[in-house]
Amino acid sequence: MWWNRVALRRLQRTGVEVAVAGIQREMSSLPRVYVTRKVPPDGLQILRKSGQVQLELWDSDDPVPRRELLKKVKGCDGLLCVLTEKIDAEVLDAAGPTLKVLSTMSVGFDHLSLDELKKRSAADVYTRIRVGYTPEVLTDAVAELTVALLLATSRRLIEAAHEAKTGGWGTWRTQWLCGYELANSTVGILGLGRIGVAIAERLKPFKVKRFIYTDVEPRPELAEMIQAEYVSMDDLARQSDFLAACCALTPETQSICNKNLFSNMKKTSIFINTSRGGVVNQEDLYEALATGEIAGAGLDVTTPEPLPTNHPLFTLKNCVILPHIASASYTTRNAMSALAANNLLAGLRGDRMLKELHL
Ligand SMILES: O=C(O)[C@H](O)CO
Repeated sequence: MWWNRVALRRLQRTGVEVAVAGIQREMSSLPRVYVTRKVPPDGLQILRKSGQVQLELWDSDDPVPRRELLKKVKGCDGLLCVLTEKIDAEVLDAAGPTLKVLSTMSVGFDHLSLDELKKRSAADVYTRIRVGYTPEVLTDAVAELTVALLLATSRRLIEAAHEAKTGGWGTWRTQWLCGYELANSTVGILGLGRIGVAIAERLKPFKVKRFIYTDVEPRPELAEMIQAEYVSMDDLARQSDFLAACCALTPETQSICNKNLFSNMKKTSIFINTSRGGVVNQEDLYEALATGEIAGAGLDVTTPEPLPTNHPLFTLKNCVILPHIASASYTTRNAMSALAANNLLAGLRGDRMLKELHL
């Protein structure tokens, strides 16, 4: 009975079409989310599997062009970004009043205009914009890289490897490529948080004699974990053999590592920065390194990023510069993307975020 089969097929088709139309209708009522970068797979999977959002992604390893971002963000409920996107008044205006959640895949949030976010939260026309970020999951990776950078700088590893490869290795010489060792040293931490503690924990087995730190105020609970002593900024500079900047970039810490700090440091000391380039006055650092005011610097972060290859800091043998890779392990970047995705979803549901920045 051929006509029965045709009728059945027609019915099935209509049923599928109705179901598809229903799903489409449901989908289009889901919150719209724009993801500004191809984030590691765990985060994307969480968003895709949630069935909770309509997802659009800038599917590239390179930053989304600003114009594209401004276009795509329009009418979004949620935005998941990384640290290269400046989320300022222009982006928030382009998004409009629908934007409820901003989730950054970073512990640093200096790329978010907090003042604008606060202002909008206070104004009636806008929904309060909640902000998620990704602390803690990257602490181990950042501390590990900081120690690696410190050792590479103090024991001149990059210079030494270059010499070995390019014929500079004439013979074994008594003082050639000598550096500074951690044993019996004083390590200073500028800005004591989870990362500073994790760095100190890793350095302790190298027989560091003393940990000192400075911050806006003493942090006794954290300091106790590493038996660190609170000192003034000047004493931190004067007493540290190794000084690691671990503070967030804020208006207060902008250029805090400047001529004043470097001129107080020992000629034999090593400066390390894995926080943000903006905490350092790079002209002052160049002077300090070039004139031997300090022995060396290891930087994972600079201003701008990338640092132009003709920048004077690249001409110095005693300056090791890395391209902002402190959190770059597969495990950590996946954990950061998962946390950013979960923060976003929780925020859109109106639930508590795992890590929320309270404005
Ligand atoms: O802010 C962050 O998350 C870090 O700088 C990335 O490594």
